[in-house]
Order: sequence, then structure tokens, then C-alpha cells
Amino acid sequence: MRFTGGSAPHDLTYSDVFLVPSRSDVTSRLDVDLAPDDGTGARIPIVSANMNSVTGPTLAAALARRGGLGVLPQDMPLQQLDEAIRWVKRQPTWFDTPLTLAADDTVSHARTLIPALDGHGVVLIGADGEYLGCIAATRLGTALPDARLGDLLHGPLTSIDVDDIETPRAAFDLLVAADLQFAPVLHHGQVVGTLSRRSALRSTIYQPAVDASGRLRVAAALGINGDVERKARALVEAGVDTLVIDTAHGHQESMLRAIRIVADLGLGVPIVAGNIVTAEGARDLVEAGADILKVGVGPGAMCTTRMMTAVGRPQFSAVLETAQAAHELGAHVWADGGVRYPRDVALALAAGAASVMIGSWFAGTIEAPGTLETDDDGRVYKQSWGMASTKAVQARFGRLSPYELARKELFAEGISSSKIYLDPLRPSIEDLLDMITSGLRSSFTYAGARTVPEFRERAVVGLQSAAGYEEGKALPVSW
Ligand SMILES: NC(=O)C1=CN([C@@H]2O[C@H](COP(=O)(O)OP(=O)(O)OC[C@H]3O[C@@H](n4cnc5c(N)ncnc54)[C@H](OP(=O)(O)O)[C@@H]3O)[C@@H](O)[C@H]2O)C=CC1
Ligand SMILES: Nc1nc2c(ncn2[C@@H]2O[C@H](COP(=O)(O)O)[C@@H](O)[C@H]2O)c(=O)[nH]1
Ligand SMILES: [K+]
Repeated sequence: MRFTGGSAPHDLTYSDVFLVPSRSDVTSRLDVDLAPDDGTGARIPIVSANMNSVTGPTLAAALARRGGLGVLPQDMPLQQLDEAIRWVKRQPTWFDTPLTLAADDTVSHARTLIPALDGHGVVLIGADGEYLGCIAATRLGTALPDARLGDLLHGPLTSIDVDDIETPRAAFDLLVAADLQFAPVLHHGQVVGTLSRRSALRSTIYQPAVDASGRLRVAAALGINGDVERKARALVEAGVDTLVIDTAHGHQESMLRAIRIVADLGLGVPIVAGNIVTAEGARDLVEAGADILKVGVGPGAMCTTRMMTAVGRPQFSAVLETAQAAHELGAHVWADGGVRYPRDVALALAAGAASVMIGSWFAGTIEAPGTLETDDDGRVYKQSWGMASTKAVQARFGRLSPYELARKELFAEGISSSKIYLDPLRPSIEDLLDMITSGLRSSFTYAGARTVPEFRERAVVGLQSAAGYEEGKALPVSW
């Protein structure tokens, strides 16, 4: 990456900069390979944040199916983490994970799980796991809230047999021929997944992130306190593919100790550690044994650290400096936090990140943990909160004495409650991934780059004023 017109005398964040187009011999956006070069085996440079409101097993599986990597949060109890990892590993790699409910469940319950939008649906399963039928999500929008789902089943059972769809393209054509938007996929009468036209199409474009046994990949986080060795071993035993050692202030002795412990175990999985924002931090963590550095202090949407402490660093410069230091040592960087538009992802990669971690944006999706809620205006949202918020601290330290808990609560550095609205046009994480990866593919071709390392090399970055940034926005109403 190089700056055009000189670099700034101060640190920069994503809105401060833009990418200049360069002469390109990449003639199609579909010729771009988005795989990160960080050794995680991901196929797109997108990682979901280890936040309880963001990454659960459902989101991790959906993300891995499209080539990204979900990081399960350290605040999940170990047994739950173990189950979540094993569950992700059992999920289909190109069908969607079915949303299964019972015939006695109500429409209002189903509507807390999926919005009444095209391309989604519910599969009804009997007591012995037998397939009863499926209901398109749009039907849930017109049915009475207390109606039984079983009573909405009419006509012949719709489903696709797994033997009839050898390729995603064949599945797409079959759905079109049968005039279906959504259908369950059956194998010997059992539901093994679901497909929509959109998901079949996606499977022709994305590659899943899979391990050596062909199972979806998943990462998990651990903190710097407690029995780090036992937890790291247990996570790898469960099948985790990448370990993320995470704390607010990553450039501290307890972190270096935790990295050394995990690195010395030789578990054979990449070690990510953070968060840091300086070259010194990068060097110390890599020297301790980290393969990938998680970079970002304060840019997160749920984060109050900068206002509470003045500590942090504008994210573009933080990524640029740490990535340079990391690359000199053969390590990599994940840019963590502050991503609100596809452009921010492109700029993080231009600054040198191998992958970009997204939290709050993904909290407002069907696949995020938690249920859908509706506000007074009828808009659908999910709750989100910071992992250093009072809410998260209370959950994490609930077993401490009231006195110890009260001491911990003094140090909240995140917000406990926020509403992240689902975009009606992009209610699923996969819709957001389509938007982000299509933006990225286009950014790469503007820069004349076919791969992530090439983009990092070729990107030309300029500085812009607030007016320059504003000019780039679309205007949905006239001025
Ligand atoms: N990226 C970011 O900007 C930030 C992210 N977070 C996220 O919140 C979650 C909770 O992290 P965390 O609060 O570190 O909790 P952890 O459970 O990881 O514990 C942090 C440990 O570090 C010690 N510590 C020393 N200085 C600090 C400091 N300035 N801030 C926090 N701890 C400090 C704490 O001791 P003691 O409690 O005695 O001080 C404690 O032992 C993580 O997922 C983290 O990534 C939190 C803040 C900023
Ligand atoms: N200072 C705090 N940072 C937090 C908290 N919870 C999460 N985070 C960080 O934010 C990113 C995600 O950023 P986003 O803009 O995509 O939401 C996450 O990975 C953490 O590093 C918090 O309570 N305080
Ligand atoms: K912030």
C-alpha cells in the first residue's frame, strides 16, 4: 500500500481515507480470490467477533459455509463451547442448517426466529425426527400469531432429495423448475438441510472453509486468566481450528504468559492474540508465540473505552502499523472493530490486515444468537451489548461474591444494551457477506489485484476531508 499526496501528520481511521483506482488487468470481479493468507484456512477475509450477541454456533456455521470464520466467545461455559464446536462440525457444508420446529409450535414463536421474508422457511419435524412439511417464512407474516404451525401445512409435501442435486447449479435449476424459493433437502426421509435459490446460487460462488476432514471450520476464544492450558486443550480436543486469546489490553504481561502457555502446547492450530494497536505490541505478542494479532482498541460499536480512558488509536493507522511489524516477523493481523460498510473492510485489507473481524453489524442478523424483537414502529431488531459492559461483567463474574462482583462492575467499558436492526433487504449474515464480498471483489479490480496479498501491495490510499467522505454517500431523497 502507498499513500498518494503524502501521508497524514496524525493517525487515521477508515472514514479519513479512500482508495484511488489504478490501471488493472483483472477483467472480471469473479476472477478475484478473497482467501486470506493467514493460515486459518478461511476462504474469505471475514471473521465474526467473539461476542455473546454475535457468534453462536448457528452464525459460525453459516459464516464458515461461505468461507469465513466464526469465533465463539470465551464467556460461553466450556461445556457449551464444546457442544457448539461439535455441532458446527456436524453441519452440512453446502445446504443450509434447517430451522426445525414442532407442529405444536406457534406462528408467534417462529416469528421470533425468522422474519416473514422470501427465501427463508421453517421445517416441521415429528417426535421421531420424521419430516412433516415446511412453511415459507412469508406465510408466517399473514397467519394469526397463536396459530399452530402444523395447521398451516397444506397440499403435498415439498422437498428435494439429496440424490437429485449433485451440484449447487443443479439445485438452483431444480428449485426454479419446481417454482420453489425454499425447500428442505431429504436423505432417506430425514431432513439434512434446506436450500433456497439464493443459497444454491451462493454455493456456486463461495467455497466453504473446511478442515482436513471436510467439516466446517470454527474458532473459539479464551481469556488470559484461569487455567489457560486446560481450556486451550479442551477446545482443540473438541475440534476447534483456531484459538483466539483475547483481552482488552493485549499488550500486558498476563497476555504474554497466556500466549507462551498455549504456544508451548504445540496444539497445531493458529494462535490469534490481542487486542493491540502498536508495533511494539505486535512484536512482543509474536515473540511470545502468536501467529495472528487482533488489532483494535476502541473502534467497536459497543465500546466506550476511548471515552472512559482516552486510550485507543484510529483504526486504519493501528492496522497499518501493526501489520507492517507483523509481516516483518512472518505474522498476520486481523482488523477488529469499527466496520460499518464494505468500504471499511477493503481499507482494512489495504492497510495490511489478512482478515477483518465484525461484531455489531452481524448482531442484527437471523443467525446471530438471541430472538427477534419488534419495536413500536414494527421494525425488527436483536439486542446487542459489549463484552466489557456491566451486563457482560455481571454474567462473567456472577459466581463471585457480591463484593468482588461490585469491584469488577466499577470498570465497565462497553454499553449494556443496544438495538441492532435487521436490514429487511439483508436479514441474514449471508446477505451481508454478499454485500461485503461483492464490494471487495470490486475494490480489488479497481486496484488491479487478484488476491489479498496483491491488493495489500497495489492499494493506493488518499486522505479525504469530512466533505470528501460525505460526497461518497448515496442520497435516497433529493436535496
Ligand atoms: N477491543 C477493545 O477495544 C476492547 C475489547 N474488550 C473486550 O471485552 C472483553 C472483556 O475483556 P477484559 O475486560 O479484558 O476482561 P478479561 O476477563 O479478559 O480480564 C482482563 C484482565 O486484565 C486485567 N487488566 C489490567 N488492565 C486492564 C485494562 N485496562 N482493562 C481490562 N483489564 C485489565 C484485569 O484485571 P483487573 O480486572 O483486576 O483490572 C483482568 O485480570 C474481551 O472480549 C475484550 O476483547 C474490552 C475492552 C476494550
Ligand atoms: N471497549 C470495548 N470493546 C468491545 C466491547 N465488546 C466488544 N468490543 C470490541 O469490539 C469488537 C467488535 O467491533 P464492532 O464495531 O464490529 O462491533 C470486538 O471484537 C471487540 O474487540 C466492549 O464492551 N468494550
Ligand atoms: K467506539
